Amino acid sequence: MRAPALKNFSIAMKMKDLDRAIIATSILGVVVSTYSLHVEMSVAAEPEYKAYCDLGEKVSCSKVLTSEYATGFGLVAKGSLWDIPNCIYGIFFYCLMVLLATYDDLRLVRVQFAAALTAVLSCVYLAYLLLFVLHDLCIVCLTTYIVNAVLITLIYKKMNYLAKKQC
Ligand SMILES: C/C(=C\C[C@@]12O[C@]1(C)C(=O)c1ccccc1C2=O)CCC[C@H](C)CCC[C@H](C)CCCC(C)C
Repeated sequence: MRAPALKNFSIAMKMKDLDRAIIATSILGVVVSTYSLHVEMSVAAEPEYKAYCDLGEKVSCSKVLTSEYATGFGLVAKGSLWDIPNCIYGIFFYCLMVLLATYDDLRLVRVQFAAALTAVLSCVYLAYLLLFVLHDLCIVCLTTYIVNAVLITLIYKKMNYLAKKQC
């Protein structure tokens, strides 16, 4: 058993690294969501627009981003207040993750974990739509699934470290 002071120090070190990793991953999420929103708006403005993530007939992000599922997750009533692009939900979500990563409070980290879990679950649903309904490979979408998987792992680790520190 290490001296308590040393143990607290190494926990603080690991937490700092975890916070940095959570922020870096979330910023990647903001970047990918913003690029997706850019593609979505560009295709709406000119249907001829060809995005970098349009690699083929079955590997097309613009087809996915202009589908009926691209706003309000395809669940919100069309034309309602919440019928905004999924990408905008993504940008808000990842900004919230950056904000919450700046706190070292166990209760807040639990809130953050719950939010990240909601995002992972919505990604499972979106991945199902992508592969089994739209039959498409959308690279920016797949990237956000990976970002969310990494994010929840990091937040889970941070939650465990904080719980350890408390006792
Ligand atoms: C680019 C992005 C997601 C990709 C995509 O959604 C896109 C663009 C889309 O049009 C689409 C169409 C058809 C099938 C799949 C897809 C997608 O794959 C960003 C969301 C990221 C994240 C999954 C959002 C999570 C929002 C939660 C609602 C957060 C809740 C948290 C609150 C409790 C605070």
